[in-house]
Amino acid sequence: MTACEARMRNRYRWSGVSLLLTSLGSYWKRSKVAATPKNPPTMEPCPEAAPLFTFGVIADIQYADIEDGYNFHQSSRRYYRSSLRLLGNAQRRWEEDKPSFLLQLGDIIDGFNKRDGASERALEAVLGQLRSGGPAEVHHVWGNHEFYNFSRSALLGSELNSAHRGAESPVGSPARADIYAYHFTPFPGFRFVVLDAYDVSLLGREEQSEEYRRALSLIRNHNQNQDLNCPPMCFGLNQRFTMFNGGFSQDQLDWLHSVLSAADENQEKVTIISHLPVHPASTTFVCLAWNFDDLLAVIRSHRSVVCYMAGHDHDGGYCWDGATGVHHLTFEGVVETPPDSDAFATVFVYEDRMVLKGSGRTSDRQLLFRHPEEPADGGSECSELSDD
Ligand SMILES: Nc1ncnc2c1ncn2[C@@H]1O[C@H](COP(=O)(O)OP(=O)(O)O)[C@@H](O)[C@H]1O
Repeated sequence: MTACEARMRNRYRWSGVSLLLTSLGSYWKRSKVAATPKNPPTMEPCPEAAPLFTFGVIADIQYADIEDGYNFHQSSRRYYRSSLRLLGNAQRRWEEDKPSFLLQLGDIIDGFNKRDGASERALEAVLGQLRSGGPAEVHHVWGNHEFYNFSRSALLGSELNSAHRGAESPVGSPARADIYAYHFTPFPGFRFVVLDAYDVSLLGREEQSEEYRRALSLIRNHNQNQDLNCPPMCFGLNQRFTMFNGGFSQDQLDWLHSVLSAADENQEKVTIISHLPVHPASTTFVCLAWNFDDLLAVIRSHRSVVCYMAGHDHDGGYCWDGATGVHHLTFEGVVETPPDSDAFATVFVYEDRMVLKGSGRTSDRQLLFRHPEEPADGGSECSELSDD
């Protein structure tokens, strides 16, 4: 596994050509000096008017009251205790920025809490800290570490279920009640959709259940390793078939399709949030959702989506998909952020763009709502931007 591990963190670029190369097993080495598009769709003067609304984003806090450690490959340090203090830094900023809501993109506490019998205590520590931060509503996403600590039914009955903040109109909930997905409208003309990236997964499903059996058969088609957390290969998109990932069921995709159809009709701008990235140029392949291609196909069949936000890949990532005009953002993980830095953002939303003010490892970005029919010169290809 050594060569595999070394290469696992390589990042690939996505385009018609690179997709072809990928299928041939070729790859582009991840680099801090990754290609910048000739004309990225973010280089426009900042608006001076007041934003329509503002929200905060934070990902992969992964708090645990334990000593620092490392990720599986021993390549990145994890600051389990410090993550709570970094959440405090974010809250101090948000006291000034006054976001009307917060997006918590999953993995709020680390799986080690389960081992230590500390799941409830750790969760209460983070939720208590979030509550102390003021009146902004928090929308929670579920990641793999939620399922290491709690069953799906426990999560549905917990404070991490923020679906009650969702809207019933014009489209209600997914057909199956155990899917954690909803949508809300923080401001007229803008809709946010929370998606359940572990709807089809071995995590959070009872081993006797039909859902577990189906997920096992799916992952087994691609991964023959005894340890299903070990990716099936060192290169290519199929690295994603690991047990720490999951996917979206047809029920959920059908529901998303209905939500986006209504949004298209009402000319809304939609931001989708979930734990797992779905665009291969916005993350390392090993962090992609199992059926990222199905989700991209739904997005591509609608005009309304402007942005997709995820966590999971602690190094973060970004690409602008010229085929759809959608910005794909993967937020840096708090748990792998050194105590003297930060990883969070405040997003100021205007009629024509979102202006993201990042802190520490999270870069500032302007995300123009540019429909693919109005491409920027030379900027219509999805390209990876430099991390810094
Ligand atoms: N290449 C790998 N081979 C085997 N197990 C792995 C591998 N990568 C991760 N794991 C295991 O998968 C689980 C999730 O990995 P982790 O790095 O904690 O996920 P996250 O990035 O969401 O924090 C952990 O138990 C970890 O040890």
